[in-house]
Amino acid sequence: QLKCVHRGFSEPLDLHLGMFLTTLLNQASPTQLDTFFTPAWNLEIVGTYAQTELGHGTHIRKLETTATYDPSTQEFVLNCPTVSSIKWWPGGLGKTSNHAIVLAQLYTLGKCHGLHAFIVPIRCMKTHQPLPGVTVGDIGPKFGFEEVDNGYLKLENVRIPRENMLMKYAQVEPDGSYLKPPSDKLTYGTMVFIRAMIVGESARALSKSCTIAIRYSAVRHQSELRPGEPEPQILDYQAQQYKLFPLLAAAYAFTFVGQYMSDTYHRITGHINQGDFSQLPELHALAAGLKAFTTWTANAGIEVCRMACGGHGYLCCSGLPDIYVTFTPTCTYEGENTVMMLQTARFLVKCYRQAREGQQLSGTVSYLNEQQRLQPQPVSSRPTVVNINDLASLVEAYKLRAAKLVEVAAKSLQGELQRSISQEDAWNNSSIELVRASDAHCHYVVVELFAAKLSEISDTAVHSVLNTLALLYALHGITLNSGDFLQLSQITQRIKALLVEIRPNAVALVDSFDYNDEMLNSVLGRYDGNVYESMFEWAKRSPLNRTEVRSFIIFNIIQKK
Ligand SMILES: CCCCCCC/C=C/C(=O)SCCNC(=O)CCNC(=O)[C@H](O)C(C)(C)COP(=O)(O)OP(=O)(O)OC[C@H]1O[C@@H](n2cnc3c(N)ncnc32)[C@H](O)[C@@H]1OP(=O)(O)O
Ligand SMILES: Cc1cc2nc3c(=O)[nH]c(=O)nc-3n(C[C@H](O)[C@H](O)[C@H](O)COP(=O)(O)OP(=O)(O)OC[C@H]3O[C@@H](n4cnc5c(N)ncnc54)[C@H](O)[C@@H]3O)c2cc1C
Repeated sequence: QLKCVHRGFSEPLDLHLGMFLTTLLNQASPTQLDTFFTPAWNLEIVGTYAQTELGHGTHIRKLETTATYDPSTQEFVLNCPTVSSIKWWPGGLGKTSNHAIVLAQLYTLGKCHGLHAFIVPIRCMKTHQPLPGVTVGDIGPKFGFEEVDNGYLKLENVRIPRENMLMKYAQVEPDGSYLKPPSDKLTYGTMVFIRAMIVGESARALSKSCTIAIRYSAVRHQSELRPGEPEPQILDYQAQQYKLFPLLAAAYAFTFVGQYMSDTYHRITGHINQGDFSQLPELHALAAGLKAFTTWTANAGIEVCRMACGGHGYLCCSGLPDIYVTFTPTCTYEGENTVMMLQTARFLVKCYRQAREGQQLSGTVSYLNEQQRLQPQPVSSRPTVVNINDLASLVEAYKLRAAKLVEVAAKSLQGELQRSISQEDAWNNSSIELVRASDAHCHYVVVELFAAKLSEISDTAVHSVLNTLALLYALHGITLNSGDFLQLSQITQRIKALLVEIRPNAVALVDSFDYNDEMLNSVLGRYDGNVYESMFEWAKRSPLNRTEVRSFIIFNIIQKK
């Protein structure tokens, strides 16, 4: 309905507007939606939109911003109490938006009810200046993503009406009484949606990079394959094929996974909207794991494609540097990848224990039942034998590997707990196995979905070509993880012991490189560790904050009346 046209930005900020609207649809009550989307609510507001997910970083459950309900005025009072509670990163916040959907700890009648979402006006609709109590600006130059004005936001006693709390699931009554949501995980809903979307982004970024690199490799002639013959296309070199073709196979695989993830998201959220939350844990685990798995692979793959183009890959006009700097933050935002893999592991360990107790599992983890039934001896002791020409056999091998690594992770946890240390320390001491188990689970899901897609293809020629890609993807994955198809536990235990040994000396080891702050030029790597304050001062010096950036935001309100 609205088009934001920003002078000076290379791409419309619809992506963030989309997230804003998705969060509204996810978290606002039906009556609130009616309010928000009527002229009375001044549709232009949405035109300047806001950024969603104003968490700050990973540990959103403990974010410090508070929203305290004042029953005498029926308002919430929002505060960022410390320098580390300043909201950092939300896209569109630095210069553009007039409103933000802010996640804050809800306090009412003296009790904290955890994270809830609030719509907060941050800039005046007429002057576009920050409103009283609001300190907002751009966080400064970044590695890429320059078309987005990621910003910082500090709120000091900012008052908003009670109706600005998004109340689809939880409510605060005018007298301050709190009505709790059917599930406290629903606040996290939008993140699942974007993570599911990012899986498709991985496919797009990787397929674009493969297109550039493979086409160029057919044009580029270089060196001499046989003495006296003309220079061959570099695509004829086996080494070049080994770089690019597995990535081409992965691009196809992720395209199918992206479609599956989108369909699964919409199917399960349909159930959730009917009040059935039973599949939310699997949806979260799948979106978190596949987002991490596909972005890590695609991120590395884009760089392989760039380097496969030689010097010209380093030119901006190759398109590859821009694809890389725009794509690489997907490994961090919407849930840092390692943290996401640990979330998936949390779900897998829970399912493993249920399978051990004889519970019937469904969905992508049903193999854990299968492996329990197959043979009584530990999964991890079974050899993995594959028929290298049969995709079904390779799917079985990936399934067995995933079952093995989930069992290894669960047993590592169990072993730690038997040393009577806390659940949290046991979890931390098993993180390597937990991440590896999630990676193996996601890898199995990708191979399985590739095979499932093939079974839908009736055209023999298309089936034959895609089958070749599927075999290459699966076999290449085995070579990259051959250790997982062999016993590696002793090596892992030794690595973990080494990590513990290095930990107390890690900072001293980097200090001994003896770089001074000027040479490092990094607020994160400062010798004095004074990160947050210096990052805030650095951001305030950003060019976007220095002068009145005369970016005229021209709104085409398609519906003026
Ligand atoms: C292509 C589009 C690009 C657009 C541009 C992108 C711009 C970027 C935007 C952003 O980056 S927005 C900010 C994103 N921030 C995050 O993703 C924060 C990441 N952190 C978290 O999600 C959480 O802190 C955590 C890591 C999940 C941990 O949360 P918490 O401490 O509450 O969890 P646990 O104690 O581990 O588990 C609690 C319980 O809740 C379940 N759960 C957690 N998250 C979800 C979820 N999203 N959906 C459903 N359920 C969730 C979790 O499984 C646990 O369940 P049980 O095991 O206890 O049953
Ligand atoms: C380009 C870009 C755009 C962004 N846009 C937005 C936005 O629009 N809105 C928004 O709210 N945010 C946004 N963000 C912020 C983003 O959501 C966070 O950076 C991301 O969630 C990671 O959190 P963090 O920065 O706190 O990293 P940290 O969690 O501090 O990660 C640092 C390291 O600590 C490790 N670590 C952290 N916790 C654990 C754990 N429990 N176990 C093991 N290791 C752990 C991580 O694996 C990582 O290696 C954006 C970030 C970027 C880069």
